[in-house]
Amino acid sequence: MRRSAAPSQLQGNPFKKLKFIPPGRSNPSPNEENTKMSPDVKLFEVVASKNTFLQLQNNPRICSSNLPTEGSAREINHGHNYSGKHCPEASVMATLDPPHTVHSAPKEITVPKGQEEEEPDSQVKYFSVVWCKASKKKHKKWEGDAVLIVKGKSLILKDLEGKDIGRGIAYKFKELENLEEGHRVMIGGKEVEVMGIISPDDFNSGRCFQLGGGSPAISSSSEAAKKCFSNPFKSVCKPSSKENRPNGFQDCKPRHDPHVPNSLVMSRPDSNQQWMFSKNRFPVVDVVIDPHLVYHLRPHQKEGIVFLYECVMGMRVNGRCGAILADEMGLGKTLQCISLIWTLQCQGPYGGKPVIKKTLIVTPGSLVNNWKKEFQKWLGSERIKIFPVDQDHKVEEFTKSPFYSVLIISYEMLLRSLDQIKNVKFDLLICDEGHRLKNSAIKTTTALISLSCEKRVILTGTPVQNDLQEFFALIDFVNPGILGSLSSYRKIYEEPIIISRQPSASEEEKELGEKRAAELTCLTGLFILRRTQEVINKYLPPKIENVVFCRPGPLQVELYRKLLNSQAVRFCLQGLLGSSPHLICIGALKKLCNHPCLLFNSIKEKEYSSTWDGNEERSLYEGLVDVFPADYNPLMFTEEESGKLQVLLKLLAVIHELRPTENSKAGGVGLNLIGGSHLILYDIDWNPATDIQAMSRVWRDGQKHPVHIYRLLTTGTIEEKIYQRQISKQDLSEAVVDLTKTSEHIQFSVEELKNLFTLHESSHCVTHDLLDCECTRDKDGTGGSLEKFPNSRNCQLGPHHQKSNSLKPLSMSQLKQWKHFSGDHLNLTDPFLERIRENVSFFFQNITNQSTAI
Ligand SMILES: Nc1ncnc2c1ncn2[C@@H]1O[C@H](COP(=O)(O)OP(=O)(O)OP(=O)(O)O)[C@@H](O)[C@H]1O
Ligand SMILES: [Mg+2]
Repeated sequence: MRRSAAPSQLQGNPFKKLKFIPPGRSNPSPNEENTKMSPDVKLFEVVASKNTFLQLQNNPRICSSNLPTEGSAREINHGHNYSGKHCPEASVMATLDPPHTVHSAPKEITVPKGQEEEEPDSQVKYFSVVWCKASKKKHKKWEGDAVLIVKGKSLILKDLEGKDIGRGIAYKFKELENLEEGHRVMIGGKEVEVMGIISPDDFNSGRCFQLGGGSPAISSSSEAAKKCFSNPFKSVCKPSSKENRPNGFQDCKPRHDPHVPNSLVMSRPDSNQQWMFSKNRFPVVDVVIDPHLVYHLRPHQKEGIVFLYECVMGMRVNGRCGAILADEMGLGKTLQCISLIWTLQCQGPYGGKPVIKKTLIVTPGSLVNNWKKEFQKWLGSERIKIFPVDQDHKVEEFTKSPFYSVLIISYEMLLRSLDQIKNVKFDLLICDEGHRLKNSAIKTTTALISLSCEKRVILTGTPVQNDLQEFFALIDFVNPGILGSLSSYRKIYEEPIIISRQPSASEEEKELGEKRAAELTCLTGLFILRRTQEVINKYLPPKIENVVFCRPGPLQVELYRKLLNSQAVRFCLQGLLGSSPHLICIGALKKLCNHPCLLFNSIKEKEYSSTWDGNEERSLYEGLVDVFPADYNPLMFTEEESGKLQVLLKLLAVIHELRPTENSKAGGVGLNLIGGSHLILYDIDWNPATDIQAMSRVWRDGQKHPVHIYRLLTTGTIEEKIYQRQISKQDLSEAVVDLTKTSEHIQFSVEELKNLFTLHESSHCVTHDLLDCECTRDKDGTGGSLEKFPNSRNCQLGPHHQKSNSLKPLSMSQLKQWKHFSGDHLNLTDPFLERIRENVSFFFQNITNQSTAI
């Protein structure tokens, strides 16, 4: 009896394809017949005739071809005249190679304890092995596959999930040095038999594990699938020539002519895919995107449609039909999906038969209507019958009617109507803003999985690789099991990658982590596509970004000073308080910057609250109420009390006056607010991604007007510090842009807190002071301040028409390139800035796409 491998473990695994033959077996098996054959060529033929070889040969591990150490791996793996690390015939041959696996009695290595032996500076070796509990039985009952690591005189045994299951030291170095196939060794109460050598490359990349734990069976012949995703559009098949078409083709013509110029024709399935997916052997028909849509598509969208098509048709990863389209915000993921749905619903490569009947689109509630509008915008209301679920349109109506083919529903409503939805067979599932599925345990994810729809597409504008566990959940959702179990994923990828990124990581750990990360990217890159804003910039109108430093009002300054002098802040700087008092202090300062009335409300709330338990908050607010006028009414607040509010009101007035038809609104994830062209960012967030989210609501495809963006900051206050933190972190690294990161996730040193809790009353702009800009230096270069120069000086360090390359947060060095000037500058050409200058101490301005014709 031996453990039989789970089917997932067998897939695409050259090691697992080795026929497992228990050593020392007495009864001859059919395999043994094979093993007796000689020469090797015959073995080869036997296997090939069973089609195994062909199948395997066509299943090279796509990414391995990109790895630099391929050559060396070949040598290590196949010392027996075979070449090709993943060369399947080599694997098969090795399996059937009689001397080692069947006929030769395995050599037993005795393990001497404590024997002193000179250990040379040996390299590490890796073996694929089988193991069982140590016993004297002649016929072993092998319990599992494992990986054996031999380092000098010590051994480590890892199961295929990457877990240590045995360790041993002080072996005879000589014996270990000569370890080879068929040898046995004892380790921690386990008996182990060597099945083959694993190359360092296969170990470092983690392939030796995940091959056993559910590696993707890579599509057999799709060229696109043989490399990491680069440009799927390049792989678009040329329409087949008329001569090549099979007989009877006349009966199933392509829906649109593939031969007309600019036609967008999908890849044809290869013979393997036809064999797998077309049971009835229909002739292959070109799938051609509706020219009506192609006319509007941007080049990146054409590529995206080809990518999605190949993924959901199982052409990129054999037998897997999932995809993640992670294009940056505003790149038209909706249109790409609509094109896919419309195509698959009317066409298919096998005899032209449509691939799908019903599609389920799950989206945040606020976007249900957006999807409806986009369908109408691109396909009109006649071509496709969509059913958006809202108050007046219940799911029941959809389930009872054969009329509709697309159900658009919010995540919340999906959970409520799951039982009804389960009664419908959906052929395609699209999850918009799908990063919310990053937790596999949440109800939404389990509900969607329960629908058992194979073709799954996640749409998201946020990068998906930031958190390795969330990444796993998303990958496992679209292509279940492709990375093995969560526990094996953690051992094989997450742990080594995280360890390698720690400052204390050794060179070895770094290398291992990098290799594992590269392998992971490679495996998943086949079905993840992300393009950045750059691809769309040229179609967008000018964007005028302004950072506006607003002078605080006198009441704000007085309250600010008082807050900084509070016991809470002082204790905070001495690190004397528990919990997170700095967060309370930061919150209070932020409120004050927005408007003193907000702080007043908080003070009063605490005062009247029966649970006056927050000591820190009490000490922070002590005496503050006395600074407000005795009759202060927070409902009757005035704009004079807040520098930013004054600027906001003036801005709204001038926008209304000069551009009465451009209405500014609030925005959220996935929304298109191209009706608005002025965006005012009033409240600063620690996370630059929040600003970018808002910005990309208005500056996106379809926008007809120049877009004006105003980031309002109160001069010299914590708002400037938060802004600086946003941009200075960018210089250090491409900091994680993740909407879930808030100030609670940020660690502050005492030095940083000191800086945060300082008010710079005399500066026009602390951010500018930090830039070490020429205009703050005197002629001798000995340093000076802006005040030494006439206020009208227009300082410009670099070209101000910077091309912003992507939706990445601004960096300090980029800001330095922006045009900047003090509020007292005389010749402000911008009519909007002109109107607010009185309350502004400093401006930064940058114009993108100034020359775009709109
Ligand atoms: N080819 C195109 N021509 C003109 N407008 C387009 C084109 N493609 C998309 N758009 C428009 O661009 C806007 C943004 O598209 P969409 O909402 O699909 O972006 P998205 O990629 O889903 O972004 P987000 O991540 O923010 O949801 C929409 O108003 C859409 O109609
Ligand atoms: Mg969207």
